[in-house]
Amino acid sequence: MKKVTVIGAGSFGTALSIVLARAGNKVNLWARESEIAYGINNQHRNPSYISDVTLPDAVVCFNDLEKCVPGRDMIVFATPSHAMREVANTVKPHLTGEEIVVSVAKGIENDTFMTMSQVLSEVLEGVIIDDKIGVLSGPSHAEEVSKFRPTTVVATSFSKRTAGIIQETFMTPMFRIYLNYDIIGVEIGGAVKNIMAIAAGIVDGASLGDNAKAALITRGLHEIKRLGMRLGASQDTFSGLAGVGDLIVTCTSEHSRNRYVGYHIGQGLKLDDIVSKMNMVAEGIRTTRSVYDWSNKLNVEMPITEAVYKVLFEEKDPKDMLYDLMTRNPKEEIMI
Ligand SMILES: NC(=O)C1=CN([C@@H]2O[C@H](COP(=O)(O)OP(=O)(O)OC[C@H]3O[C@@H](n4cnc5c(N)ncnc54)[C@H](O)[C@@H]3O)[C@@H](O)[C@H]2O)C=CC1
Ligand SMILES: O=C(CO)COP(=O)(O)O
Repeated sequence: MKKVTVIGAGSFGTALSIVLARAGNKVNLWARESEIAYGINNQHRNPSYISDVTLPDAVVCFNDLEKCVPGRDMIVFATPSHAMREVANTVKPHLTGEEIVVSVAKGIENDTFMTMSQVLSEVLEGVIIDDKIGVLSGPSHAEEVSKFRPTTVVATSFSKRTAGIIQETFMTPMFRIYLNYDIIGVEIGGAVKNIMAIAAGIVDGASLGDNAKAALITRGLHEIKRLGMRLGASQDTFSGLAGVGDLIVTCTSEHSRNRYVGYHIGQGLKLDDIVSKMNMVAEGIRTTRSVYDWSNKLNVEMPITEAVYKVLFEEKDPKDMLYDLMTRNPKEEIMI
């Protein structure tokens, strides 16, 4: 049994708290919103996210970092990626250096092009060594995880020991964890699939058909792999849970926030109108900006990312998106 604090009581932080409690740990959950802490502690429900799920007594929610971070074995960051740097900075003074720190966020920071473990490493430097930082990622929608639907993910870290501790801390019969030591590959897979899910949503929303969707997922995987391998990732990671596994679930699931955004764009709605009606984060929007800029800087060809960027930020007509992709120069299929 470990003492674990989950930072961020959105959908996924809440779902993982339930898993961690089911795995026998003592769980603190930090919520930015005091009404979430009140709802979880008094009604065993999160009033704002996955509110149909009952939380176990073993999850205690706090609104104050000072009360829930000191003296823990593991700190799990489940905030959106754009908030990771700010939140990690506020958590840092409460850490001793003994804790294992885990990111479950899927995004690439704008401008710095850092993955979330890299942001944690930079912010927590001087307190937490890199070998104590890990990542949990894979096909795992909170709506299903919280209801004990069978889910498999990967735990990764530069340290095999740390990855192993994450595996044993989270593992339950309905939440199976494999080890993978390719941290950059796992994080690129988890972040960039969100861009492909927006594209898949556009295909569905604009009724472009199943052939187009299959092509999008397949060529999307190729694109993720191309960026990942340029950054030193292992090709095999993209055939795994953090690669094709997460790509499939996010491009096809009714639960996907990123696919939802794409779907409504495909139906002709404006990005700002879609986002203003959502209370959950669609990470792929910001990550499209990061990856578009990053791929241009690295000279890595990412045509689907470029097409999504133009639809999201340059008001390109989504119906033209597929036409543009279809009429690119003829190519060989396998070119990394
Ligand atoms: N929802 C899911 O099924 C899954 C989500 N993830 C990842 O987990 C991360 C969190 O996602 P969700 O839980 O879905 O988000 P969410 O949209 O359900 O909730 C986000 C939470 O973060 C808080 N938050 C937002 N901005 C903040 C800030 N500046 N400072 C502090 N807290 C802030 C919100 O108050 C809220 O409690 C994302 O990176 C997402 O990609 C990963 C796997 C599955
Ligand atoms: O990462 C996820 C599932 O593994 C969540 O995807 P969405 O943010 O699109 O819902």
